[in-house]
Amino acid sequence: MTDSESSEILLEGTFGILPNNERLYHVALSKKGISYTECDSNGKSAGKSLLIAFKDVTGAKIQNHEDLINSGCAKCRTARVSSLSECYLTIYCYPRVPKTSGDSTRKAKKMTLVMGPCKEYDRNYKICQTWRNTILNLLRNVDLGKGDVETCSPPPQRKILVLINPHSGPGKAKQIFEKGVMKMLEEADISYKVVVTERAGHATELMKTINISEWYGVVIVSGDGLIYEAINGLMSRPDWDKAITLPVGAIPGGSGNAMSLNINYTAGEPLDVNQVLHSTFVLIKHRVIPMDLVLIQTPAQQLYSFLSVSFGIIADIDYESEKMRALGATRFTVYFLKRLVSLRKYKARVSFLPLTEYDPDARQQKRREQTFAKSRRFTILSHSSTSTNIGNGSVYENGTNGIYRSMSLPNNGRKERSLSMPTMKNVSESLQNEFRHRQEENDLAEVDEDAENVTFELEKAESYEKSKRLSSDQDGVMMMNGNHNHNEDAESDTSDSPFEETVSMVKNSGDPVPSPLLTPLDSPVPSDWITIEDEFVTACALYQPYLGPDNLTAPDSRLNDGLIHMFLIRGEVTKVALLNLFLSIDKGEHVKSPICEMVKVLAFRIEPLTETGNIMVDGEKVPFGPIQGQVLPGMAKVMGVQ
Ligand SMILES: Nc1ncnc2c1ncn2[C@@H]1O[C@H](COP(=O)(O)OP(=O)(O)OP(=O)(O)O)[C@@H](O)[C@H]1O
Repeated sequence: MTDSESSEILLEGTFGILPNNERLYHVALSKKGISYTECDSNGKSAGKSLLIAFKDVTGAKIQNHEDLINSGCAKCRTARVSSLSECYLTIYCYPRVPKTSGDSTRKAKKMTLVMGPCKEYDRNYKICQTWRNTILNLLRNVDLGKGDVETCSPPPQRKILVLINPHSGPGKAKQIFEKGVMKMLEEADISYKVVVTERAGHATELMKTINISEWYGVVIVSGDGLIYEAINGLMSRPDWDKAITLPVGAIPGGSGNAMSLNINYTAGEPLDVNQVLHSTFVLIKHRVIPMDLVLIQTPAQQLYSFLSVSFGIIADIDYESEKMRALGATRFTVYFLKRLVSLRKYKARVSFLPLTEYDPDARQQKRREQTFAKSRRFTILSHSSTSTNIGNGSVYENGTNGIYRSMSLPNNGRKERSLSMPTMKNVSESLQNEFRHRQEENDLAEVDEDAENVTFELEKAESYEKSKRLSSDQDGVMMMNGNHNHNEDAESDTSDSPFEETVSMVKNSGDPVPSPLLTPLDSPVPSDWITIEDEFVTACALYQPYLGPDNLTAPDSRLNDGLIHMFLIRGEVTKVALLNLFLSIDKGEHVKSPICEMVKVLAFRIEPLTETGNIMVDGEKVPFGPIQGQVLPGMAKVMGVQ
């Protein structure tokens, strides 16, 4: 949108603004927002023009005389409401205001326009309605022209399912929703149904059985455990490919709340204060954005993870501190100190498929960026699925063969791989399609001339080349741009995001979820994987930047970069070095520490070589033993701003 398009005046009028209804203002509505200027006694604009930017506006409501009198707003209640024929339009906004510390936080504000140019209430109501409908459409990014505003109807109301875990974190999720979230949703005219979970596993059961087309999305008021449950419920349905496109939103009600932190971080919202307000704001202003999932296999289960797999000290802290959930995030600090004092080291075999060539010497030389000299690209040429029923029995039995070609091999040599690769169409984010996306027909399989079956391209290298967040150095080495791309403009169009194109899969209904990069857990990893057998303080697979508050564990990670970030700390560390590393993790500076290894990979396997320990998937404990995973780029959808 050009500047002149966004500044074009779509509606204008002379109205009062509460609480002082005696002055008149010239009010103009453009795609940027609502500007208002006080009028002089001759009705001419005089003075400074102020703007309420739509990027901060969450909703607009028509109110009559009685609504206003009953309004909770003290200023409006005592306002001079002069005539019963007047109609009122209240606009809700949450602009960022500076804090004394220099940062900013959003604050609730509202403006009530007094629309009373006509003598009859009905005519004033009609004016109010035109303004309200125009604002609501612009908030949903509908491209309205001047000719559309008089006739546009309000966009369809969104209906969300809200799941609240009364036992998450300090046990305040219900109050958080009732006191902090409900009012904002109502202002934004979002309808919702609340389900308070009754037991562990309840959210999974619900997600397995709900009629997906009935809901716009599901919002979790809890910690990461309930999000994990919801995602696994959706992925365990026979129609998992459609179900997983149900957008998920997160309001922090637990102790770690990594998902909501990461959504806010991606949106460029403040992270240190008013988490609930900022999360609800993002929820209301959201676009549907893709989020990577990681398909996880243990000997007994196949799971879907959105955050992390941890082993070693990170898993120990997470699991052992659970009994102190009521402390909120403090539980992690307390247990870190405890585990540091009696430091455990775990012998293990860690294998991974690196995105680019892995340089084992980089650890010593701290030249990690230069290890990513060549990007990988895989093409699945064909597959022969054995149609094994994942979820039943052990994944040791679920291995299936496929043929793939590594584009980096000069002879395009073929290798044995696993499982079929069904494909799923990504969802368009355009507003016009927002309700249509779950009904979309599957794309047809793209047939390769040489191969019988489905073609799948994991085009990570191309994604990176296209990405705005990547830069290349003078040697042509592709590396992540460490600067977080804070998008100030929540309305910006993300439809050209390279990540939308990351995976284009076609699925035959009922097919199992694909895992083409993995071999069965009891077979060796493919020959082009890297294997490190050593003693580890921790080995984690991370796919979101924050693992918890003040815990920017994978600073280069993005919600949808299509990558797993392997975070390794070997056994040969001192406690002081470890303490220093953890003290710098709040800003993500730990990656500079010589004891920290971060490797971008597409798939991994962790095989503990000790008898006991903890392995956590998204903060949930799984049986101790071998575990592996591969990224499913952009598989889930979240309500965020990117
Ligand atoms: N009514 C309930 N009673 C007991 N447990 C429940 C109930 N509803 C959900 N749960 C379980 O509570 C567990 C913890 O929830 P959750 O992870 O959301 O909170 P948390 O552990 O405090 O936060 P975080 O994971 O962010 O640290 C989940 O594993 C979930 O299955």
